[in-house]
Amino acid sequence: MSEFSWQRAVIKVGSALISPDGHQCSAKYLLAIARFITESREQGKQVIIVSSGSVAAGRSVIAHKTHPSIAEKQAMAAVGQMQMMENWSRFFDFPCAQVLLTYDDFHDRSRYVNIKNTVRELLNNNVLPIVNENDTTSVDVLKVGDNDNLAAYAAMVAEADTLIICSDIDGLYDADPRINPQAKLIPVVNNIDGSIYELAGGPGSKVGTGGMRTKIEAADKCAESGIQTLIVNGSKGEVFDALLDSRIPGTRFVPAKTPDTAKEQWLKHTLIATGRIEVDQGAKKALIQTGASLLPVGITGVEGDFTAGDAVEICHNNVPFAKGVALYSAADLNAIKGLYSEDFENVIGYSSGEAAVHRDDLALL
Ligand SMILES: Nc1ncnc2c1ncn2[C@@H]1O[C@H](COP(=O)(O)OP(=O)(O)O)[C@@H](O)[C@H]1O
Ligand SMILES: N[C@@H](CCC(=O)OP(=O)(O)O)C(=O)O
Repeated sequence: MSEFSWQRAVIKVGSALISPDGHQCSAKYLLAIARFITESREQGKQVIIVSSGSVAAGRSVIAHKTHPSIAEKQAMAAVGQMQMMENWSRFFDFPCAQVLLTYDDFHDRSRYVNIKNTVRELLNNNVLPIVNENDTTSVDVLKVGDNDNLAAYAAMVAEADTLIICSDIDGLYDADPRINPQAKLIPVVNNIDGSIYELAGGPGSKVGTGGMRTKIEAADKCAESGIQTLIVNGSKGEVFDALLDSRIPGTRFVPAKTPDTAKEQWLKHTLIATGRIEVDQGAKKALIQTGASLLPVGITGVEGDFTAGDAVEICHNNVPFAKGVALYSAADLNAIKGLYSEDFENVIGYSSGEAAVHRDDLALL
């Protein structure tokens, strides 16, 4: 078992632990997790919970056919969220705070900063934040969609050093152990590449959402941001004894040595690009080697229908190498590509400055 240390952790608890029978909230596995959280806090550590289970917890209250509709699931989440919060709070004699977030909250820079400030204030006041996706308002494209990735965003926004994903399996195996009983546990992952993603299968229970793939995605985001991720089996009490003893009874994903800044994390992981800008070799070199802003003179093509303020991928030979916030719309960039700033007024009737994407709003991939 490898050793680890941490100071501020996001602990993600999956639906399989909140609602093991799949249709109501259970306390069965929460006692050991709650004890771990309480003892960690007594050691001066800070914890944020990301808890799934609202849909499963509310399932028995909302009438539905075998496959509930989106509205039925949202109604289940609205009911189940109350039960899930109640279930957690009875284990703690300090206050808990409900934090319901959507993808849009992470995507919008000012909302992102507001989440950061709120979480900091809650932690400063010894309150335990309990985060879930706001399932009632978020559907499909507006959703993070799974709580593993939500937990990674939460870890970034909270500036945590550790993400602990508690699932119903001991960690990452070299194959889905429910399908292949010979599968072996992988204790440490130093580098998350395609071969690691290939190991991942889907969810193991009726209530799980993303399976191992979304856990690897979460670990990948966190690693780039300098955050270590552990996947452990939250249904085994002894796992938490080991964690309290600084041992890892599961899989540890080692974080990058030169992590991204907070702004780079936000640009890379939470913004969805709505367009693509193709640039020439000189512009690519300037962005990568000298840390320059992207100027329209180096742009050779524009794809998509974005407006100023939208995120775009910056590509050379169609391969994305950076992401940033465009200062001009797609139509205007198309008109001024290949030109210097003195020509912008003549061509589009205004100028928002010489850069198409400013260095401060650009991250290399
Ligand atoms: N390579 C793998 N290693 C471990 N578990 C895997 C793997 N591939 C798929 N799984 C499945 O992922 C499941 C955990 O994901 P999921 O059901 O979404 O749980 P949670 O509700 O905790 O998010 C496990 O029960 C297991 O069946
Ligand atoms: N927001 C949903 C979370 C769904 C989800 O990601 O579940 P899981 O794969 O168990 O973490 C809920 O509370 O039911």
